[in-house]
Amino acid sequence: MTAMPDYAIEVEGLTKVYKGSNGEKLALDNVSLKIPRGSFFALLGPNGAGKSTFINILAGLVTKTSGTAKIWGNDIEAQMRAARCSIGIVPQELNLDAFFTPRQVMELQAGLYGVPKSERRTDEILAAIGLADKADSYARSLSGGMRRRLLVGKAMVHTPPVLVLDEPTAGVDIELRQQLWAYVKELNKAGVTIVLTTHYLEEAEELCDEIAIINQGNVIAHEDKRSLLRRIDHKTLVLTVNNELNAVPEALSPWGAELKSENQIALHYRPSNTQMAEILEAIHGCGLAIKDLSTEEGDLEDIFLMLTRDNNKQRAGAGKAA
Ligand SMILES: Nc1ncnc2c1ncn2[C@@H]1O[C@H](COP(=O)(O)OP(=O)(O)OP(=O)(O)O)[C@@H](O)[C@H]1O
Repeated sequence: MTAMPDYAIEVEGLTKVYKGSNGEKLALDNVSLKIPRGSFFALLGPNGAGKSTFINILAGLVTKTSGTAKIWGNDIEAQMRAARCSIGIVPQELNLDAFFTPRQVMELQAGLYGVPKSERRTDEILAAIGLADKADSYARSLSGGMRRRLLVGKAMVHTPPVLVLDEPTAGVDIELRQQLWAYVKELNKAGVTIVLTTHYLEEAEELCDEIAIINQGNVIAHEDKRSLLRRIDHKTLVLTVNNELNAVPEALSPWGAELKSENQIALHYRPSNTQMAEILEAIHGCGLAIKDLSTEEGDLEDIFLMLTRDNNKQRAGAGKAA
């Protein structure tokens, strides 16, 4: 029996330059990333950051310019077959043939991967993704959410140890999202490494245990979710006052005060360097009578915005200095 690798995906110095008629575009800039076996991993980044390029290189759809990538210990070039068999990819686009039924889609894919008939799990997978009763309906009659789940099933026909989902819930309604996640969570519990890209940061916050943030082709953070969230140093204080306001008092501007309604103000502060007494004193000094107050914690979205904003500033600064 071969030993299991420590890392489901191991990428070293991965670089991709697209060459086109408009010149060159550096989409991945010397990216090194190790995704531990068994993890539920989120790869986050703003539009155009390089996430799809990264995934498409792993899928064999885009050719890397330089660097190395291994899937389940198999180099994507030197051990291409083994690498491909180790990964299932759920693409962004709902690219299903309208005249195939879910059963046919699964059987065809199993055939492509050379899964012997006796080892196929078509019915089991269709049941797990909630499509047992649609097994023989044309794909064109399936809803967007059902098609998305069928793509997840299709990616699992060869029982890969690594499953990559590229924006899997875009346009999927909440209930179906929950169903999809329930299945993906089960897979993860059973040992499948899950790599997820998503624009819904709360989804990454809820599901994933490790997070990497990519910006303009660079990995700018890679941490355990908890330690990443610990970096958040941002809170919002929402005040309801008895006064009627038509503008924010000047004395509250140090906390980026915003008027939410005629008797509600939001203040933003960094808990690490702010004394609540100082804020309350300023409020009192403006003659405001507090009726109610609440605080809101920062979340992954705040940290994501902070890190990508800082990184963009640094890059702009470095560009000017050069
Ligand atoms: N085939 C291509 N030719 C030229 N440039 C490309 C090509 N594909 C992607 N790019 C560029 O490479 C950069 C990274 O694109 P990529 O699609 O990997 O980003 P992404 O993070 O997946 O974005 P999104 O979240 O919008 O899908 C972008 O600037 C994009 O315009």
